[in-house]
Amino acid sequence: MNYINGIWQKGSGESFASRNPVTDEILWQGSAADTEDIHRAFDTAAKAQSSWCSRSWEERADILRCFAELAEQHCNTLAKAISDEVGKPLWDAMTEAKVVASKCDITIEAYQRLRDETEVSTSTLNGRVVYRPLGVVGVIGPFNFPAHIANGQIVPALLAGNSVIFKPSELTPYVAKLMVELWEKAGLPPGVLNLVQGGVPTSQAILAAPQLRGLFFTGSRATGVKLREALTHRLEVLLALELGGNNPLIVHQPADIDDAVDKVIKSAYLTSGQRCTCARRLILTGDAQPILDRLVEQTSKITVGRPSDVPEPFMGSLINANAVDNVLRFQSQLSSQGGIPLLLSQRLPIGEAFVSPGIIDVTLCSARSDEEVFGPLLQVVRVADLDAAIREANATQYGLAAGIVCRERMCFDRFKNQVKAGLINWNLPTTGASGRLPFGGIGQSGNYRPAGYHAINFCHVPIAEVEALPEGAETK
Ligand SMILES: NC(=O)c1ccc[n+]([C@@H]2O[C@H](COP(=O)([O-])OP(=O)(O)OC[C@H]3O[C@@H](n4cnc5c(N)ncnc54)[C@H](O)[C@@H]3O)[C@@H](O)[C@H]2O)c1
Ligand SMILES: O=CCC[C@H](NC(=O)CCC(=O)O)C(=O)O
Repeated sequence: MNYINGIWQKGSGESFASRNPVTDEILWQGSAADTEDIHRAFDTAAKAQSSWCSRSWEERADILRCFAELAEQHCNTLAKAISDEVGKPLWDAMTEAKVVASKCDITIEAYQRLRDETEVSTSTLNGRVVYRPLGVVGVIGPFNFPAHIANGQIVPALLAGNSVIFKPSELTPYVAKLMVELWEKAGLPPGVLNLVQGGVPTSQAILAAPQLRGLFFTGSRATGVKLREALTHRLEVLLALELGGNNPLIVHQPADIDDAVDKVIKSAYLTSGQRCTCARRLILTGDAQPILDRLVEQTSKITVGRPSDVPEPFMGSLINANAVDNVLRFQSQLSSQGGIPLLLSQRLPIGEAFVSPGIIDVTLCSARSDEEVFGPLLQVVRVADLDAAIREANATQYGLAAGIVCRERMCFDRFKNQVKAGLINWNLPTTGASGRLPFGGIGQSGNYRPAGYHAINFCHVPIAEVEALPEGAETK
């Protein structure tokens, strides 16, 4: 079902279903929103937006707080749904479900802190910055964080006074439905948030809507490029792109090998490698052998299994069998180009969507591809020293996350001054970004509209409001 103008209704587009990648159970089935549905969603969103933005921001914040309370109460249900629909182990799904609620207070804080309250006065005028919402904005989400990532854009968009057309990934309609039900229960007025289910045709209808004023997209670079092209002449539409990465992690003279290996594993294999921040390239300086030996040993012990396994595994499934095919295809391609598998990533007999974590040494590869492989395959590059490691880290079109594990602060300082990335970490996994900082990439990882704490910045426009003072009046 779609949710338009506060009413759950059947879409008129093609029907599709979402299945549990582990059990194949159908979790959601329905019809996509077609062009007519999208027109209705925009009409209703445009009407609802004018009264929504005329409320005070404190009133809007109250509804966010109500939603947060409900999200907290329903955290277990939400986590179970994420686990069922994406194949994440429950502990991993729970970390996603928990931040849905906390995003609201963080956004309210960001709203208060990040707005520039500058006033200018002369003897003849008073001027100030005021903030206006964009209007109706589209939020198009990815499958890998079906609740948290879209929520990170819906929450600031609503707080700033926009109305929202939310199109989740066609692979995760079920979680999206639960999220929107919580907003409905929280008392969000009809039309302020509309859920439209579907794939590419539904996105395209959103892009074509004349009322569209903002498009907040999270997904792959390839899709981001298409969206930017589609909006080339729509200068009135603010486009925020949160895309992928080919993220490097350098290990250089670490204080402790076991600790370094632990950070590598959390960087490369958390959420089965299906995080935009996962390290795809491990760059090792000097004598790499002791670290590689330990890494292979520890990675081969990673448990991969069904979320229902006891004890719970570290890695669940990938989103579907195609995603496993992609990882295995990429691994074969690297091997044929001179890559040396140190630990072979393999499809597991427990289900089509399960794959084991892999490590491949690509130091001698004839052509290293700069693709984002969205799964648990780590490429290793051995280099002589830190300068070569930083050069290697920057050998990518992307610029999302980059990390270094090293003992000396001096080395981190060199790294942070030279590495090209939006998220730079020292002695931390590349995954697990803070919600209290900007979250976004440079280069081909986005278009310089970081989300996270700073998402509020692209949800409204600063306007200069200037008034002439009557002669003889006092300035402020
Ligand atoms: N930077 C970030 O914040 C961030 C966060 C999570 C995921 N990601 C990235 O997302 C990707 C994984 O997610 P995904 O596989 O769902 O991405 P995707 O690009 O395949 O799909 C994302 C969304 O775009 C829609 N879409 C796909 N093709 C489209 C087209 N031609 N026109 C219009 N809409 C289209 C999909 O229906 C979906 O809703 C990875 O690249 C990952 O790095 C980035
Ligand atoms: O797949 C991409 C998201 C990865 C995740 N990022 C965040 O949680 C961003 C923080 C926020 O927006 O609150 C990670 O870093 O693991």
